[in-house]
Amino acid sequence: MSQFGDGAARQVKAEQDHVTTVYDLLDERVGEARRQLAAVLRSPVDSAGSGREVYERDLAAERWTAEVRRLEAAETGLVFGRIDGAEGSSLHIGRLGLHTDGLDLPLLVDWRAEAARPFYEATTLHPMGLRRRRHLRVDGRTVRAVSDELLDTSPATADDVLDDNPLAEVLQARRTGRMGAAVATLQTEQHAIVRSPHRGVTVVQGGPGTGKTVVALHRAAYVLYAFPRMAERGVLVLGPNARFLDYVSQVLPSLGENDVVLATCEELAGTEPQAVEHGEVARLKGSSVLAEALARLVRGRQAAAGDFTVRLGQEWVRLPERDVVRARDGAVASGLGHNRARQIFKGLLIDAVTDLVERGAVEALERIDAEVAAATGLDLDRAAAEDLRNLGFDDGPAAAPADAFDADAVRAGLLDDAHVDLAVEALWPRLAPEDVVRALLTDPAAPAEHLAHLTGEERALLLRAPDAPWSDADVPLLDEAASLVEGPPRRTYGHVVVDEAQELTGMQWRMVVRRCPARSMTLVGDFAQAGPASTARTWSEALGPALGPRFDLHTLTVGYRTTQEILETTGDLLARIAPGQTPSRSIRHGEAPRVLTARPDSLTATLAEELRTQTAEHPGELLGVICADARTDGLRSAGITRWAQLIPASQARGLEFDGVVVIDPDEIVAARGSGERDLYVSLTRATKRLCTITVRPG
Ligand SMILES: Nc1ncnc2c1ncn2[C@@H]1O[C@H](COP(=O)(O)OP(=O)(O)OP(=O)(O)O)[C@@H](O)[C@H]1O
Repeated sequence: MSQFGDGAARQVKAEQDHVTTVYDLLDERVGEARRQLAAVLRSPVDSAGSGREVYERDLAAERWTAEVRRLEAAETGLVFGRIDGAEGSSLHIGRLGLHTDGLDLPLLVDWRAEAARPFYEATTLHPMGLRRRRHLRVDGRTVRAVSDELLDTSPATADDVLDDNPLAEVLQARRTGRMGAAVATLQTEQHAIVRSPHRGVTVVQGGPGTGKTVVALHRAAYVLYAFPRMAERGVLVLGPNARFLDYVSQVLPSLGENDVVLATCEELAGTEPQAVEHGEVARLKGSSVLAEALARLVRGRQAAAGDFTVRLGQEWVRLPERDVVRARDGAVASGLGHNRARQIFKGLLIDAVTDLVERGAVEALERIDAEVAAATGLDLDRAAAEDLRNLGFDDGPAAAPADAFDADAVRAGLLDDAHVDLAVEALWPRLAPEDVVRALLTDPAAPAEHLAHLTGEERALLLRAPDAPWSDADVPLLDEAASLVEGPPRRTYGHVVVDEAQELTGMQWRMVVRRCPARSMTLVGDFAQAGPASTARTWSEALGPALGPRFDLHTLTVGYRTTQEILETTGDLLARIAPGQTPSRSIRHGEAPRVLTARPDSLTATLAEELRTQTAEHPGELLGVICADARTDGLRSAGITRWAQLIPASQARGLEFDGVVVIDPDEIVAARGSGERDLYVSLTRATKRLCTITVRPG
């Protein structure tokens, strides 16, 4: 409660008046956008109208639809803050900017605008000209409360409501299973990254719950607002799996950004894997040395040897290897994907054949002329010209016979000739990405040739049966092969955000870079949470091969999810899996984590009892049970999902719950190469309560 009780009520009332005015303006803008949309949709496009007219109308309709969606998305939490300058000015901060012609100052300032910066960055040490920062708690369109922070040294007045910290309130709220926007409470260290002017690669690291995902998503929204050229080319958010993407899917739309593409690496490649690769195989397939092997393999299919022989009419024409090599080098120099470069190769070969034939024709005619002249003393060319003159053609079609050779016709004929294509195929076969990957991984000779620096054992691990289904670790190989064969991906982005970036393998980084030619990226992650396929332990190691050595590194240090009590119990584990990493400190406190023990045959009953108790004591809270992947089916059939979400440890990254029960830590540790890190992830998902059930025989 404020020390000025009535003052608080007065302030709430005053804010309500402003908020109502802002919503009225929003309604007006939505109404106007809807009217524009309806008018565009109604506008007659002449049936004889040009395609361009239709195109422009569709474009306008798309624009107005997006505007309606943007404005409507701002409905919830439209106004959340206000800043008051020491000189008496005041600005309200919200999800978007709203201006009226009649007023000099905006009614509402977009949180991303420069004018909103002090709302996030001003401190008592650096008040940035502010006297006061105010947070508004608004339910629907009703202002419930306000709370102020005084930033300069002026004394509090009856108009200042010095109340609870708004962040504490947000954090205490129950989890919903979906991440929400944190735009009203972005903290200074987070905000600085979100608003960074850096357009290259920004890396954000930090322990579990330090707000890396929050930063990544708000950064995407900021880029769309502040860097229009990047925004035009699109923003991509990459996440580790569909469950995670679903968890964060509401954040950007709630910030009015609907055009961001959310995807996993598999979705990006357009290949759905049918199997999951484990251990050493996953690690080997993730290494970017496989990219070189694939490139060498494709290169080996590009006229590696031999001459070129084609049948032309009744004759065989043979191009010597020297000409083939020249055509190959020309095609390779085009820098196109293998299949398109094949067209260049074919064209150059055909040019060479045409030249050869033309030279042959000229030589043959000259030889005949010479022979006839020698035998008869007659100059055939001159005789032909005389004949023509006698017929009344002065200088008409008296072309020399060599000029009669129609090179274009010969070239066109060769291009269409199936035999020619077959001969080209033998030297430079068309390839499908799948064939390239299969060629590398199914023929024992291929790894030996292209991955000579691997040990025999490693090469043996890579071998697969020709009809084996594609695995998750094969997807980046297929994508790499597609880029070699078909050229770079058609869809690229102006900015890419990668969450759980520690998970990406060298091959996956290459996929990402291919889709972001400008190399403008925000990457967030934590190596202490790395899964089994990532081998790097530093950002330079992880990013160096695909992105080079330059990136902007930030570290978040304050935990907003996990309580300090939980973080302390994971301290030893963290020291083992990430020696040297400074544990983050949490602003949350709660009950000490509990450990229960169960026998294998009593585990389900113990877990059910725990969940029943938690549900009764904390109704409406979101509970998660995290277990080794292999145990998920058993617990699901035991009906655990009645009380809690059941999460395989391999998919727990990034998620959060009010209460978490971790089943059999030893089993989680033993399940995968990254077992201890999986356990660390599992233990750091709760905002309030953590219970661990260890399983002991007998
Ligand atoms: N500034 C903030 N305001 C409100 N909530 C916040 C803020 N920063 C973080 N949070 C909340 O803290 C929790 C953890 O944030 P987030 O998931 O972004 O952390 P993370 O660093 O990505 O965690 P992990 O490493 O486990 O994936 C979320 O509930 C998030 O909404």
